[in-house]
Amino acid sequence: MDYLDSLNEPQREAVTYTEGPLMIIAGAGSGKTRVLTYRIAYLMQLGVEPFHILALTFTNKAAREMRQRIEKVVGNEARNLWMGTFHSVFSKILRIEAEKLGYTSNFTIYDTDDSKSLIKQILKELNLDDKIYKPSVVLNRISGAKNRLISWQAYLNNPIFYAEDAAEMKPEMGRIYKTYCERCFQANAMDFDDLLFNTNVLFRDHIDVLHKYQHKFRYVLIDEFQDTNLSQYLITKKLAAVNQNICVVGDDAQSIYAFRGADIQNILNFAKDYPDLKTVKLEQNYRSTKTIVHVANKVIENNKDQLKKLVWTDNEQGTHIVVLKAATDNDEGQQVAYSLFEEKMQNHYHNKDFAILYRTNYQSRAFEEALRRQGIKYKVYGGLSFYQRKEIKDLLAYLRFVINPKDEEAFRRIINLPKRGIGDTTVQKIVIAAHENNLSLWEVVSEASKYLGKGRSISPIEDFALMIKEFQIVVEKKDAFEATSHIAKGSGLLRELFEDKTVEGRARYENVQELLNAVKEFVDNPEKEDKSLIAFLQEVALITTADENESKDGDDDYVSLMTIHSAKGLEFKVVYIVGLEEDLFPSQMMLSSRADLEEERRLFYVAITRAEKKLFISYALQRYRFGNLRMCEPSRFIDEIDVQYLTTKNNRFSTLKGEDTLTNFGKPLVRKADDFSPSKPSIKTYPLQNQKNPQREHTPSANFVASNPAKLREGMKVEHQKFGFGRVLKIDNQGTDKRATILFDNAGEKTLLLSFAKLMIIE
Ligand SMILES: Nc1ncnc2c1ncn2[C@@H]1O[C@H](COP(=O)(O)OP(=O)(O)OP(=O)(O)O)[C@@H](O)[C@H]1O
Ligand SMILES: [Mg+2]
Repeated sequence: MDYLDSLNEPQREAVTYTEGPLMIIAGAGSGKTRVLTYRIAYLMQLGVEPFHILALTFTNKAAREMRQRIEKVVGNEARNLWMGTFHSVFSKILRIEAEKLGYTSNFTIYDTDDSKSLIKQILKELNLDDKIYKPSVVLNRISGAKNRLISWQAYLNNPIFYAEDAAEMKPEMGRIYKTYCERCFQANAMDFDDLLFNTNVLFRDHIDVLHKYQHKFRYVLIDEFQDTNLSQYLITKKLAAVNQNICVVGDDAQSIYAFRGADIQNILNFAKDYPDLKTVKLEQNYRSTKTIVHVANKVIENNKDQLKKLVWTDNEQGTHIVVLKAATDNDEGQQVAYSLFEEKMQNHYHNKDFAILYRTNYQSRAFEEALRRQGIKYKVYGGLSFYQRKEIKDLLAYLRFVINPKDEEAFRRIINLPKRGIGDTTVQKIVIAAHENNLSLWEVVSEASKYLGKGRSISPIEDFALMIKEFQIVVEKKDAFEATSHIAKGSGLLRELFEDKTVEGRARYENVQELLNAVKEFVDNPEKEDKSLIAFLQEVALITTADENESKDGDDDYVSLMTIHSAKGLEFKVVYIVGLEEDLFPSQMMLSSRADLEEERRLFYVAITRAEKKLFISYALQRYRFGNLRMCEPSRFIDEIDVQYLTTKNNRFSTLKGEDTLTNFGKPLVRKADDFSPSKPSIKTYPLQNQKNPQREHTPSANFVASNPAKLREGMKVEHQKFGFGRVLKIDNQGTDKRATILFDNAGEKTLLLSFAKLMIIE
């Protein structure tokens, strides 16, 4: 057990204290995840069978990494651990126990799109206005209720729950919730929240099943405990009730999912629920430099709601935090890419040592473009993911429907795809017939002539039904790969994409081929015992954004671009936190209360603490948001960084007034009070309560050419919203007809009419 020597005293204590409840709430980078990993290895070496251990992580990726590390210590046996996200572990259990809840084991897992589409359908049927009942808002309410274990029956029976919706002029929310649940059930489908909700129901109503799993999971371990919601908490509480061998690790300062129902109270309740609780403190940070640890500590001190804890490190002092000040969002992209390249060269870092972290997904564009220009490989996590692309969802819908012919959302997607002459009116007829006869859509379709009469529209439906039945036979007999290829071809989907010779069409065709590759890989993987299509679909349904973009080509040296939320638990040598502007980070949506602002600050804390060696922070003075150029103000969070550890840096792209030049790179720079002028915000100017969103849609600034074409001269460097950076070659004509010929770095030569051009003068 050499690995015990690689742990400090409290870490070792936590690893070897195996019996009884244990809680470790400690700061970032203090080795919580490491403790959890070694604890599992230790248990196995003590002789605990892997299938008696349940380990819950926040992403599948984290589970995979943990399993690999444990494998290094205990060998292949680690494969038999029950390890994964709450959703993946409990969906497996639900498949085994589905019949107890009235589902069958081939139930579909609805993703957010499916749920929204079903809600839209229900709104239409109930004749409700989707402007008042916005589908995404309705889904949030339903999700919130489920995560607090409020069933639709409870919701309808208790004014405490519906009063708020009623006050917001949404009195029908309960009816929508009820119908939504009924329709999911009829479709033999569960949404993400159902996976947890139904597990709770299963353990509540079937004591024998609960007993079975209580005895199965003798040891329960949870990473990132601060982000569990009530539903998750109760599941683990029930499972651990007999053996009481539950170990949770987390950091209240990193709780960033309150908006999804995560509840910091779980940490406080834990001590109450387990009077014999042992707590271990970890205070030494092994990840980051002294500078980074200090800065992170100072930032989080601004939060009132936090458990006091000490974090220190023995690591080197490290370099200052560098602030990059950019003129525009594109300039920010360039500065970051340029700085990243410089760091890489100076320190012999690899691409994979870098991460660019942002508040929201759409911010990735400017960095992608700039990195591409620099020839630096990168991967974007999240955003519109592979599995959310239309052509992929279409094929997956076929697979889902063949496996679970009650799946209404899949049915609606594929019934007339590729076009087979089954129009909306016919689909509506099918829906009505199904409702009237209390049948699923598939039951109507598979006996079309019986329920729909013998009109002309019948024959394509009968063909469709025959095709699906044939697919079902193939799925029974073949593995996931053969079945998927057969369905891709047999449905006509592949042919339709193949025949589309446009660039987009070809890309779509290649995407479908890529999906087939993924299925092949799944089938060829010796670790997968079950090679059926059901098993494959189950995996796909539970892929989280942080799991995607795993390198398939074996080359994993790329810069990671991701939201801070998906960076949780990860670490990188150099981190860029970008877009540090008021209304962006902290996000405008999160400024209405102190609690929300504190959640944003925790997010900032998570971002800072991902960095090992060096941290950069950037912001832009102007940014296109929602199609408008807006002035930005530096984030209040920049002010919370201890100035003695701060350096500002500007490079050749910015020539705004009073700028520092490259020469003071690396030297500490004491910021003057108006350093971030023109209108540096102070916290006082932002009343947190009832703040009206300050409207920042400025008219174009002085530098913005469309408002002042007279300023533009030949030789000037400019930036265009679409074409990027360029230099003015020539100016012709006068007045409103004045035009400039510009040579853009990437878009080539263009002549633009200045009174319309979205141009900015850079220098
Ligand atoms: N005793 C130790 N000796 C050397 N390195 C350690 C030790 N403990 C932890 N580390 C290293 O420190 C880094 C942070 O550890 P880990 O990821 O487990 O921290 P964490 O508390 O889970 O952080 P986070 O809160 O961000 O999830 C890892 O690279 C880990 O290998
Ligand atoms: Mg961790």
